[in-house]
Amino acid sequence: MAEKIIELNNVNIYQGDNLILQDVNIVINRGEFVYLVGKTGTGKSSLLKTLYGDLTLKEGSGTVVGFNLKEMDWKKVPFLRRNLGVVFQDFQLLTDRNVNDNLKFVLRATGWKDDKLMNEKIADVLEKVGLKSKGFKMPFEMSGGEQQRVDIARALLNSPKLILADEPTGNLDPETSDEIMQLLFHICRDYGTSIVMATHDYIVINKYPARTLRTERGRVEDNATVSMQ
Ligand SMILES: Nc1ncnc2c1ncn2[C@@H]1O[C@H](COP(=O)(O)OP(=O)(O)OP(=O)(O)O)[C@@H](O)[C@H]1O
Repeated sequence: MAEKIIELNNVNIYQGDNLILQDVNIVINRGEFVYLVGKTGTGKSSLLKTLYGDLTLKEGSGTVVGFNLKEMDWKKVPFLRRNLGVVFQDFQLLTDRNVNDNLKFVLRATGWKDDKLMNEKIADVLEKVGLKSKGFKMPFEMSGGEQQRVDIARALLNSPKLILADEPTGNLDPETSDEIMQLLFHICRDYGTSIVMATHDYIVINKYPARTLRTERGRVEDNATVSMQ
C-alpha cells in the first residue's frame, strides 16, 4: 500500500478567528508531485503553514510525515521541520555567510555535530542541485536561480520525505523557472520525495502537468483542471 505522507481529514484552517479553508480532505502519497493553485488570498500559504506547523491545527485531524498535527505544540515543531523541507519564493538565505556556512547552520540547528559528516552532507546536496563547486560563494555573488538551488539544497539536508514549496519560481525568469522545475521533478522522481508546490505560474503547470489542488471559496478542490490563464 502507498505510504501516506500527508493526510488531512475534515480540517478547518483559521487565520486568527477567520475561517480560511473548511472541510479540507487530502491524501498525498510518497513520491507524488502536487500543485497548489488558487487566487491570491484564498489560503494556499495558510494550508502550507498548517502542514509545516506554523499554523496550529484546531479543527479536524491530520498527519504529515508521520507527525500528528493535532498534538503539535511549539516544542514538537522542530522535530516536524527536521522531517520535511520548506522552499520559499525569496530564498531566505543568510546573507552574511557563504553557501557552505548557510547549509552548516541548518545542520547544526537540527542536531548535527560531526564536522566531517556535515561537510560530506553539504557536498552531497550541492551536487544534487547542480552547484558542486559553488559552496564558497556568498549569496550576493549568485544569480536568483542559483540562490533558489541553494534553498532547495537546504531543504534536502535532512533527506526529507516531503518538500513544501511556496512559489519557488515566483522571482525567476521563465528559463530559470524551467530549470528549477526540472530539478524539483528530478528530486521527486529519483528520490521518491513528495512535493507540494504552491504556484501562480500556469506556464509551468502546463509544461509539467501533475495533480493539482485549488483553493477556492473557502474549499480545496482536488484534481483541479488548469488551463492557460
Ligand atoms: N498572519 C495572518 N494574520 C491574519 N490573517 C492572515 C495572515 N496571513 C494571511 N491572512 C489572511 O488569510 C487569507 C489567506 O491568506 P494566504 O496567505 O493563505 O493566501 P494565499 O492563497 O497564499 O495568497 P497569495 O497567493 O497572495 O500568497 C487572506 O485573507 C489573508 O489576508
